[in-house]
Amino acid sequence: MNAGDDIPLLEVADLTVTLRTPRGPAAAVRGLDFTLRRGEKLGIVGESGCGKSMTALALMGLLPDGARIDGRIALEGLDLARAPEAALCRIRGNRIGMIFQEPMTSLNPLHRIGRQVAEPLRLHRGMDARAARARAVELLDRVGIPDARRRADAYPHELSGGQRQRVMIALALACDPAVLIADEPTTALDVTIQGQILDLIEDLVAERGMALVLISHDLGVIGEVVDKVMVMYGGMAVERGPVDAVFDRLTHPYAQGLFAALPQLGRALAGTDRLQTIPGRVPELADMPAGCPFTPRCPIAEDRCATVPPPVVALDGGAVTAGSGHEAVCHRVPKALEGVFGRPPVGSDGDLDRRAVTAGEGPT
Ligand SMILES: Nc1ncnc2c1ncn2[C@@H]1O[C@H](COP(=O)(O)OP(=O)(O)OP(=O)(O)O)[C@@H](O)[C@H]1O
Repeated sequence: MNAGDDIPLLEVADLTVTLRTPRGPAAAVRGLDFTLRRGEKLGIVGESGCGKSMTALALMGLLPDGARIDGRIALEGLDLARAPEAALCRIRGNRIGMIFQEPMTSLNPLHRIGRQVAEPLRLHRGMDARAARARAVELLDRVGIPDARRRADAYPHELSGGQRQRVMIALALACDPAVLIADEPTTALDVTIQGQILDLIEDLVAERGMALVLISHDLGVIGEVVDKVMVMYGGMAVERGPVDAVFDRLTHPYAQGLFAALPQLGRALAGTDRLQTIPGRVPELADMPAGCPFTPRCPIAEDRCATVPPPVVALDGGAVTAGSGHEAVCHRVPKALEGVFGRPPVGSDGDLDRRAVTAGEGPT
């Protein structure tokens, strides 16, 4: 361990993101807390609309117009939630890099890929065109673009989807960021390529000692890559902790539902051919209950769940006791531990990896 390994690179404390909506201000992210050190990998999982992307955009300082941030986002000690735009510009693409789901929306279709990867090096590192080009070719080679010197002159549309995602990774890593955010980085790719891209991200994180925030709706992807996981619903972290402890005993009713809805494992565990889905849908932001956001869909909800913010309950091996770092944010923990969606809340026991999960199918 190097000196400084123990200093958090990223500290998020009580982060709330309030968006402007046609029905007034509404919170898309509510009271999020997490810390990441060098080399640590956090997975954020949840279905569409649960606030994963808003969390990532808040970290990047790229929220929609009119959004308000409360709480603290400290990157290497600098509070990004309070930093002026000029400071955020220096940090974005430099100390914090981001990979998006669809590289075509982030890459400029009119510019050669070598030039695009070289751009942040010129902007943030002051490299001249030649040095930046040489470094861009090295990066393209490192992320697995064959014949990188020649391919650096290609346009994005001349590459396959997997290669474009590799270019995005080279671009995100050009300036050696401390933190890498990957928002559904493999969702648009076919299964074999998904595995290769995840392996590449894991290798680069280990090689460079970055911290990783991996966002996915796919529990299989999360289970394979990260050390810590946060399950989000309605903008809140409803369950979190070390990935093994959490997946071994998914406790929050929403987390159990997400697992039961996995295309293959859910069917196998339920002992039926039918995929169990969570009834109902995510409420609109303006309709979120003041208490637990999952209340309208939760089979074991009580009256207080809708109105009273749920407590953080420490868990260890399925018992309500501190120790493992596993926490569920729920009024109904003892009841939830008996199993919510028609079966005990047993976890994966190591089966929950991306090879076991049908790619591309969402959880609901
Ligand atoms: N510009 C916006 N203005 C108002 N509400 C928005 C805006 N963008 C997103 N939302 C709402 O914020 C909530 C959180 O959205 P977010 O994109 O973070 O979800 P997500 O979990 O990333 O979903 P997905 O996987 O579909 O990207 C949703 O209810 C969404 O409808």
